Amino acid sequence: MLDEVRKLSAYTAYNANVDAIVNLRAEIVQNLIDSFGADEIRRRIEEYPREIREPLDFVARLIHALKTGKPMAVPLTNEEMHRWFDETFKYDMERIGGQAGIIANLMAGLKVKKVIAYTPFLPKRLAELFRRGVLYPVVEEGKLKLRPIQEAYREGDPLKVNRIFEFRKGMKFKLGDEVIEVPHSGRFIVSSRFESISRIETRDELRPFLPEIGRQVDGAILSGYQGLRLQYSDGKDANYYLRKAKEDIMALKEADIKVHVEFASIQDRKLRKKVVTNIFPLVDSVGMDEAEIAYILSVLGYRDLADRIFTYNRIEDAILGGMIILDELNFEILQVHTIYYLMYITHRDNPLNEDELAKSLEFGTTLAAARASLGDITKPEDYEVGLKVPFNERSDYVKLRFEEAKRKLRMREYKVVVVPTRLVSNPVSTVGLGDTISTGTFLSYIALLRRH
Ligand SMILES: Nc1ncnc2c1ncn2[C@@H]1O[C@H](COP(=O)(O)OP(=O)(O)O)[C@@H](O)[C@H]1O
Ligand SMILES: O=P(O)(O)OC[C@H]1O[C@](O)(CO)[C@@H](O)[C@@H]1O
Ligand SMILES: [Mg+2]
Repeated sequence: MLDEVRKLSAYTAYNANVDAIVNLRAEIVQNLIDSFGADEIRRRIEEYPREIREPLDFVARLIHALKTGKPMAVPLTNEEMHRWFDETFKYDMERIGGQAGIIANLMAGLKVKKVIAYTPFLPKRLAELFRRGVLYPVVEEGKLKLRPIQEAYREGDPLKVNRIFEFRKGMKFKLGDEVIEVPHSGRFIVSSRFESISRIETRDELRPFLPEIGRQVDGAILSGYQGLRLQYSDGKDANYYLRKAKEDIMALKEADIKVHVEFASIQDRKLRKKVVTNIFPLVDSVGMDEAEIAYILSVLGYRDLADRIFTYNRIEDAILGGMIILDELNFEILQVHTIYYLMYITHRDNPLNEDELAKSLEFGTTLAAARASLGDITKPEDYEVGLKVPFNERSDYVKLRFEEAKRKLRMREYKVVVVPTRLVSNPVSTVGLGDTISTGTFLSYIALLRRH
C-alpha cells in the first residue's frame, strides 16, 4: 500500500500555523483551578462560552474538555490574551500546525511523488517549519511555478500561533470536592481567530491556475474553513469566502481529481452550518472526529442523535449519524476517526469492496500510530513503527458492537466498514493525529481506486 501511495501527487490548502504546545500536568491544572476558584469555573462551564474573551473562558472550556476527554477547539478572539497565555504557560514545543501544514509535512516525510501546499499567508517563520520537498505555487511572468516553500515566503505576512494543550489519560485533579480523572488522552486547541489571519482564500493572482494545479495532482486535501469569520471590517462576510472556496474546488476538479475535506471543530453554529452545507456537497470525501460528527448533526437538525453520540459514544449512533450526513450532503465517502475505531461510510455502489475499504482504514491508523510513537514521520520507513503498535484493548468489543449495529440498522444502501485503532499508550503528541489518519485513508483510497 505504502508504495502505491507514494506514487501519488497531492495538493493541500489552506491553513498552516505555528502550534505552541503545552504538555499539561496535574499541578498546572490544579494551580489554574486554585487561582480562578472552583465555583467560578463551574458557573462558566454552565454558560459554555463559545469563544475565549478572558482567561476564565479558557479555564472553563479546558476543564470541561479534560472531564470528557474529547478533542475540542475553541476560538481566541481577544488579541490581548496573547500576553496572558505567554506569561502563564511555558511551551514545551513549537511545531507546524494546521491541517494543510501537518498534511504537507506528513506527505513530504513519506516522500510521496509531489506535494504542493498553499496558504494565503506565508511568513518566513512558518515557511521554515515546512519540510524539504514541499512546493508552493507562485505566479511568475504570468506562469505557474512551483517553488520550494522555504524560499517562497513573503516579508510582512502575518504569523498565526495556536496554543495546544496536550492531556493524558489518567491525570487527576480536584474541582472543589469533585475529583476528575481524565478519561482519554487528547488535545485542547486554542485557535487564534483575529481578522488579519482569517481570510481563508486563494489569492487572486493564483486562482486562475487552480485547474493547472489540479492537472498536476491525483487528489487535493482542503481544510481551514473553520477559520472564517461571519463578518469582516471591509464588509465581506463568510458567504463571500465560501463562494470563492466553492469556485476553487470546481476549478481543481476540472481535472477530475478527488477532493477531500478535513473537517475541524467550528464553535459558531451559523458558520458551521454554512461550511457544511456549502462545501461538503462539492467534494468527494470528508474526514472528521467523533465530536465533529455530533456537532454537524446538531446543526442539520438532529439534536437528540447529536447529544446521544456526545454522551454515550455508541458505534450504532455514529453509523446512523454518518449515514444521515452522507445522504443530506451527498458526497462519496465519509471517514470518521474516534479513539477506539475508524469508520468509512459510502454508498453501496462504491467501486471498492469492504476488504479494500478496511485496508485503507488500517493504513490510516497505522500511519497515525507511527506518528504518535515517533512524534513525526520523517521518512517512509517510519511507517513500519506503526505496524508494531497493537490494536487497542477494546478491539473485540468494537467488533461485537459493530455486528450488533448491523443487525439493528437498515444499512442495505451503504457500505459501512469499521476497524479498531492502533493506540499508542504514551504518545509523543496527539495533535494532528486525525489529520494523519485522514491523509493515510484518503491517499490509500485513491490508490485502491486506481487498481480498479
Ligand atoms: N495515542 C494515540 N495513538 C494512536 N492514535 C491516536 C492516539 N490518540 C488519538 N489517536 C487518533 O487520533 C484521532 C484524533 O483525531 P482529531 O481529534 O481529529 O485530532 P486532530 O484534529 O488534532 O488531528 C483519534 O480519533 C484517534 O483515532
Ligand atoms: O482551526 P485552525 O486555527 O486553522 O487550526 C487548526 C488546528 O488543528 C490542527 O491542525 C490539528 O488538527 C492544529 O495543528 C491546529 O492548531
Ligand atoms: Mg481533526
